[in-house]
Amino acid sequence: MNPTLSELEARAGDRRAAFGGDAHIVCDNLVRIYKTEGVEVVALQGLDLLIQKGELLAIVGASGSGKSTLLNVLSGLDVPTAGLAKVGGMDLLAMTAKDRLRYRREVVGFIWQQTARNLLPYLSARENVELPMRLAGRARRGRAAELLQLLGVGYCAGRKAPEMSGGEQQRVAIAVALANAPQLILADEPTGELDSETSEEVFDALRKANRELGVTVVVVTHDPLVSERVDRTVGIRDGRTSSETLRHEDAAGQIVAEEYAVLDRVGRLQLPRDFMHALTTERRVRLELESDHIGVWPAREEPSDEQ
Ligand SMILES: Nc1ncnc2c1ncn2[C@@H]1O[C@H](COP(=O)(O)OP(=O)(O)OP(=O)(O)O)[C@@H](O)[C@H]1O
Repeated sequence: MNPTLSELEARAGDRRAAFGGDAHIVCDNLVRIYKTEGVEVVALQGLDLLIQKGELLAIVGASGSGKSTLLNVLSGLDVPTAGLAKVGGMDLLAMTAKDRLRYRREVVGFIWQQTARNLLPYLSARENVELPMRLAGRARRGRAAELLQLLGVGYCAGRKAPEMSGGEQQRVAIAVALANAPQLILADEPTGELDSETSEEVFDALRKANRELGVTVVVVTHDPLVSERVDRTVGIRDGRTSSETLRHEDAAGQIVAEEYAVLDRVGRLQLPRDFMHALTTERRVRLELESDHIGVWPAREEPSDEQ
């Protein structure tokens, strides 16, 4: 018997609930189209991404691939055009202005690449960390000092931004982002302006926030020092997740990295560009299902469609 419309609706709902399950961050077929002077730019083209609570994850990709757009959506600064984006069960497409403000103040913390953008220059490090707590009406004596201490910049508490190095400012910025005990920290190229030694200190501070406070951390980065030291790196290409690198420690204590292509919910996958060029895999490929793998073969020479 054919299912009724309400049964079909219930089934569709089930499937939607099933995608991502209890993931901390769920992006399902996320689309963001910018329109400027009549020209449309599709920055996110149906991006799927699941991030578990407590993960420390890096996002990499060429310039213009959509990384910052994704971070802006997750931070509540920007609203996607279509799809689903949820953080901790909160639907980022369906929030009221009031909920969005609360979300940005209490649920997420953000760190920009430009050190100068993260801190108010006329406030000390301690006052900068206290500010978001005051705005949320939950200032607690001693918390700012504790956070600065945790991130190794306790000695900067009384200094203003111009009296600190770039790395110190970024570590204070992480303390500011952590002030209201957010579930999630988003960082857009946090080490982009720093030398490698200082980058390492900033990355270690992010890792500390992740490991000791249990905060989920998502870092957009071009810095191999960061992307090669997290457990999972997600590659974005043309507004979609295209690859993932997973790292684990082997029995000898060596870090082993394995790269995967991402398979989306309907079975689409993007071949890495260099694989495409290595063999002639244009327009169509032949697939063969084997017992333990799927083979992808260049198409045989065939007459063109016009003939
Ligand atoms: N406000 C905007 N208006 C119009 N187009 C935009 C806007 N913001 C981003 N874009 C376009 O959307 C696409 C994705 O941009 P995005 O900044 O997300 O890329 P990215 O991967 O972060 O790049 P980069 O590494 O250079 O920061 C680009 O083509 C960009 O030009």
